[in-house]
Amino acid sequence: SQSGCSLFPHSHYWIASKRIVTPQGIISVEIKGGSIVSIVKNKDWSGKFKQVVDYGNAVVMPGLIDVHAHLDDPGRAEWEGFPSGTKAAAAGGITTLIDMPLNNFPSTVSTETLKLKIEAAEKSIYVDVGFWGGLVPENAFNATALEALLDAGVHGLKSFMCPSGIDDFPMTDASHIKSGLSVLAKYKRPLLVHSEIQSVVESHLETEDGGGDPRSYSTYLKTRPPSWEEAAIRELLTVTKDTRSGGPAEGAHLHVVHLSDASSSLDLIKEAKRRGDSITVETCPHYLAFSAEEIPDGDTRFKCAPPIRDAANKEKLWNALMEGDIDMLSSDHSPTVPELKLLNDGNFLKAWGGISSIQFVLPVTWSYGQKYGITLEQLVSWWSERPAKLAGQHSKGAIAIGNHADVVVWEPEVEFDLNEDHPMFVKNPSISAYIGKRLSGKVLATFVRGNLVYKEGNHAFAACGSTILAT
Ligand SMILES: NC(=O)N[C@H]1NC(=O)NC1=O
Ligand SMILES: [Zn+2]
Ligand SMILES: [Zn+2]
Repeated sequence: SQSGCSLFPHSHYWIASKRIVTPQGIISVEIKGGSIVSIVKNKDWSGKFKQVVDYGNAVVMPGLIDVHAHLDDPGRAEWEGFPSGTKAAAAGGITTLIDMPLNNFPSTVSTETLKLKIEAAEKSIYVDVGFWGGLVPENAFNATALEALLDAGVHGLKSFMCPSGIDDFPMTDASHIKSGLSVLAKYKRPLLVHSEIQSVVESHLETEDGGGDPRSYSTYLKTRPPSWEEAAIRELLTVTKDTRSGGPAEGAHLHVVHLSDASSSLDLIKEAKRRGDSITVETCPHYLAFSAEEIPDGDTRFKCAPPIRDAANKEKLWNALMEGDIDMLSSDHSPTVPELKLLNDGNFLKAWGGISSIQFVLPVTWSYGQKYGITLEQLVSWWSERPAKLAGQHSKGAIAIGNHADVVVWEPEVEFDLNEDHPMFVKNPSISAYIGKRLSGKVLATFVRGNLVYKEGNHAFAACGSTILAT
């Protein structure tokens, strides 16, 4: 291993455990030069290998791939930044993340701004980091500009159907999206869409403040009803029909980010899948862990968009995930500084919308999924395999020969209280919605391309994650 990149001083070694999550009966994984070079079945294991890290009964899984994180670098590094954000990711078992094109400044919408992103990331990331580019009105009808951005290595594009909250990232409509998809088709890369369309639903909402106490969560909830998600998805489906086989945008793919509404919006997506549209959908741990009923007045740590809805909706989200109607999970880690979360004021209408979560998505998914009987294989599917596919990462997302040695080692049964004393690596720990929760699932070690980048509270000295560019 290069100097300081790894807490384990070997480049050729074996990881052993009784619970390595691959198809069957594996007891040891051989790692050499950053890749998995062999997997050894039970019967062949005789303890004869030299450098063995034996994790006993701990679970060894492919590292998590977070396809939706805002690390806010460059330009708003005080909100998060690559060093702290990727340290937190590593501590949570995430080995790859794809960074969103907004909340950093300038937004990543051109080759020039992508270059700034890459420069900010280089030598300051502890896990592998790729980038989504922004689809905005300014570039949506400019195929040359979009192609240049895709040629420069973004894994796909992201757009908003409602105001993003970021001035230099304006919203797109269906015509922009249709145009973007036609370019993406050639590259076989996805478009990720924040799917909410603002509409006035009831007269008392016309004031936009919902007409209620701004410290009450229900006031905020009413300002972003499920019909916003439904309207956006309805509109998107007029365009995704082009992605069907033989259609004008065959090869393009549309991915609905952070679905909250598990009713009509989800039904529309299911229908589109049945018709053969190339469409997937993610939801996030905060929609699976929390419900509107339990959000205290003034606790703006829970403000996000689309909003966390009621307990019945949460149940439906879990069912959809278990049924396979929701394809994958992502963090939508979208932090800011405590001052903009208005933690003292507690004004839900004015606070920054975004949940800080990146270090805890694995134990959160596992803990809240116990009730539904989730399995380790499902975790791998939702957090590694399918995200890898979405982001075009064919050498990641599974423990398999030839793949990058991106691995998380963790103890599902170990519980911990996530209080202020718990080591947290994000820049602004106080805004995290999970503080105060008791969680199950402790990450022991995280390997990125064979480097042991995190081990029980400590990170490798040097930030040796790679920027990953699409080719
Ligand atoms: N700009 C930004 O990160 N917005 C995110 N925050 C949130 O709660 N939902 C989002 O889309
Ligand atoms: Zn969003
Ligand atoms: Zn987001």
